[in-house]
Amino acid sequence: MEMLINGKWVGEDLDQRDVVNPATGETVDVIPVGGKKEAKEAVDAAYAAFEEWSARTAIERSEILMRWYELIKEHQDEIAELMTTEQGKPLKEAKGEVGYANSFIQWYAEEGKRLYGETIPASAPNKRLFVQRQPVGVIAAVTPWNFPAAMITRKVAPALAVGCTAVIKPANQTPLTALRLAELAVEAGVPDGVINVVTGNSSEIVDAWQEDERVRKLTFTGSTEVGKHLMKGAAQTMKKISLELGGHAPLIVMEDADLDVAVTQAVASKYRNAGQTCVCANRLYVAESISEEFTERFAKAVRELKIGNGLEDNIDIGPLIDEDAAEKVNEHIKDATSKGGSIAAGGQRRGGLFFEPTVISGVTDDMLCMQEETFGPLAPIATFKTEEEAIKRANNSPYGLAAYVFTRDIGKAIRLSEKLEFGIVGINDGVPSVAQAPFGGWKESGIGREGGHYGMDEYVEVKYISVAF
Ligand SMILES: NC(=O)C1=CN([C@@H]2O[C@H](COP(=O)(O)OP(=O)(O)OC[C@H]3O[C@@H](n4cnc5c(N)ncnc54)[C@H](OP(=O)(O)O)[C@@H]3O)[C@@H](O)[C@H]2O)C=CC1
Ligand SMILES: O=C(O)CCCC(=O)O
Repeated sequence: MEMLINGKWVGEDLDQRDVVNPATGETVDVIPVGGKKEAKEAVDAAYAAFEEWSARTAIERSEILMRWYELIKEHQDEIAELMTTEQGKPLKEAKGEVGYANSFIQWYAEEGKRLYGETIPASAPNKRLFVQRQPVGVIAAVTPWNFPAAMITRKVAPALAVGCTAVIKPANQTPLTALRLAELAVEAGVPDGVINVVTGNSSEIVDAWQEDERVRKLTFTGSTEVGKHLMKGAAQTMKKISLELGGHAPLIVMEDADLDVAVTQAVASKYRNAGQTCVCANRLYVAESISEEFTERFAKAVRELKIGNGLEDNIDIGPLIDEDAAEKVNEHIKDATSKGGSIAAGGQRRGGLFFEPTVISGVTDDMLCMQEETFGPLAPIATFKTEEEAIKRANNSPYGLAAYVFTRDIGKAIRLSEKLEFGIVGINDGVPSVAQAPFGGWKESGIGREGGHYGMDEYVEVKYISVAF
């Protein structure tokens, strides 16, 4: 597929790069390897389109976004299949992601109409003070491979709704879903230059955007390492930034938890997208008195998960994205078992990039899997004795994206949710993400929020106007 710059599909004449199906190793398609030149052309187009797009009424922009939403809904199955083919996640999850991605477009098509300002009482009788919220201008979105649709729409829908224009660099491993969404945006009537998608050499493309003062906002989802690098780069032209980075989510099961709920939700949280989600439960802390029963029931549920090519029926666990990802899971398992952890389910790599969903019990905090994100289908289970201990160990991490607590005691639920140093806390809920709520991390998990009215603030500048008469 070609890339989209200023409403035109371009790049056929450039070097091409394979997009590979991680389930089969087969090439699905090729994409152009764009660089500095294409990055600049995309900004030229987005900058030129900004004046007209931002001058439209919010209702006009909303109508176009709603047409985009309808088209994605119509093509949901086809987009999901494309996503599974390039990313590997089971088709049912891919369909779920297309619906989730589309919910951001629908929600921001509405919310864009409510970009309210403010009047402030003045200090003099002949003055009036107003506050307006205006679009920042051109925004650059850099997105990862794990959610090829939702990470685009969660950024681009609020940006477009308030009048910004966008240049997007999707992950090279999963660009086809992004390009298909852009194609439907054009069909929906998004004007030339308002959405541009550039594929190719990531650092060259993004460096060009970083140096370009016309790009006023950088929004990124991906690793903390790249996020830190981009934060430094954005300082060159003092761009606004949002960073959605790594997580290392603790999932705490208290003694009084409803174990049916805890097991089902822990499986949903941990094994979604084969564990390749930044809000996936990454370390389980279970009250000592119930740990045996929980581990037995959890491991039984995990053994029932079906591994395979996501396009086949009833698959729960698809392949990992690449060799490095599979190797990291292997390394974490080896490290945990060498330090005394016991495998309660799975533990083996199958052929290709498939890895058995794995549970390890008897885990201690010195193991690698308790210190860094596995980003794969491994659930390490540690035990704790007191509530204070669970909170302390959960907070003992540079990451602060999501945390989960299972308890039937409302007092404990409130205490824990207030003491956990995380941007998202799921109480008896392993899958809390929705379009209308703020998603984002504390500490090294990032800066800024996506989703809800918070997500819209990331794309506006506040202007204070003082009128004397
Ligand atoms: N928070 C999250 O949701 C995610 C977290 N991760 C974490 O990161 C680990 C590594 O995954 P990975 O895919 O390598 O994540 P990266 O952070 O490397 O990639 C995310 C995006 O950033 C781009 N990118 C990479 N390097 C640069 C650079 N120097 N300048 C500009 N853009 C860049 C990538 O482009 P391209 O791929 O085209 O090179 C991709 O579009 C995972 O194992 C996981 O721990 C990964 C993905 C999502
Ligand atoms: O950053 C991620 O890993 C994708 C977001 C998943 C979600 O929205 O729940």
